[in-house]
Amino acid sequence: MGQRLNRCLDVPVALPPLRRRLLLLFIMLFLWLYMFYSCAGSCAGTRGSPAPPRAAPPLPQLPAPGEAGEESSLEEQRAAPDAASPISSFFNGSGTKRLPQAIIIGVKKGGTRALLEFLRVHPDVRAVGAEPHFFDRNYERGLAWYRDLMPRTLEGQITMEKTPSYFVTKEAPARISSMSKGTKLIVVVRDPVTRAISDYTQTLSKKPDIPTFESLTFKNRTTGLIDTSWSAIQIGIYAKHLENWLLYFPIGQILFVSGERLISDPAGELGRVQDFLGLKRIITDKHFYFNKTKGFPCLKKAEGSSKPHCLGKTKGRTHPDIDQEVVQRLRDFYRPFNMKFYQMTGQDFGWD
Ligand SMILES: Nc1ncnc2c1ncn2[C@@H]1O[C@H](COP(=O)(O)OS(=O)(=O)O)[C@@H](OP(=O)(O)O)[C@H]1O
Repeated sequence: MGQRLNRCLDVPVALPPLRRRLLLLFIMLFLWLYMFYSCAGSCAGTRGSPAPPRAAPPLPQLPAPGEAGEESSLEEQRAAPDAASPISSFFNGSGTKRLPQAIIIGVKKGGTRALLEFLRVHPDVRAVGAEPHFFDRNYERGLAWYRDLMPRTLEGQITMEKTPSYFVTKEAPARISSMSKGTKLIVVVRDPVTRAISDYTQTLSKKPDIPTFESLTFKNRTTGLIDTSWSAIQIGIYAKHLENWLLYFPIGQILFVSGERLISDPAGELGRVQDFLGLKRIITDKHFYFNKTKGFPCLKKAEGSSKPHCLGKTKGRTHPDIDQEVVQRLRDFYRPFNMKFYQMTGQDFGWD
């Protein structure tokens, strides 16, 4: 074995036997250390705190189209690797999988992916790339399954996930509270009319044969009665959904991020989020640039990459033209709910 190594590594045979043996010892030690660290990322669950048993396959199901927030595109997953990537596993191999201390609970089409991707730039934030949908669709799989999805974190790092459908899931507040009363909650909200059109645009991209936005908006177009059972409309009644969360969480434990300001001033909104999470303000305007082609702010460098990164094609779609009368009718419909929401949150989002 020693001779074979000698040949492979081209060790000069003229080396005195003792030095040759020392060199071989050093090489073997190096190989052993390399194997140890490579294994740490995937085997660390067997060390330190006991790993939860795997009762079910670890990957969450993809959300049904038009039903809930969509998964991040593969493009986004590649640009911002989670702890499962070999590089981050290497550095985080000694970390522990923890349940999230902070969750982006909504709203669908509010800008939740942008917020999570921007937050992941922070060295003290580790997040799951895909949407786990634990508190709505996968709750029966148990907390051990949920924790197993999480990236490994070191002391002081925050574990996060985002699943926008939680905000409108009746059972979610009680379930999150029973996991931990102290969970910090973040809601990215956006003008409910634009949000509804964005939601419809997403469904349309998957099912081009659906009826028009205008016809789905009304129960009866002649009477002008809005169909509040249509999820695209329902999700935007923020005040109603928030009431459900306030039964379990104090308002101070929920941060409301403006989806509009996340586009016009990402660093400003990220500053508020970092303060809320108790993080040092590391993400600043230096991290962003406005990409004219995309029409959105993008990252100068994504997490784990040195290249500029914009969100994928499914973020920032062109919306279809909607009849302005219908838009106005929807504005009138949402106004009282928006006012109530401003009152509850103490923030005027300027949608009216
Ligand atoms: N920086 C940046 N880049 C691209 N897109 C951005 C960005 N910031 C916010 N947004 C807005 O995010 C909207 C999608 O929201 P979500 O990520 O919450 O959607 S989802 O619920 O996860 O499907 C998406 O909605 P649409 O424009 O309707 O596609 C964007 O307007």
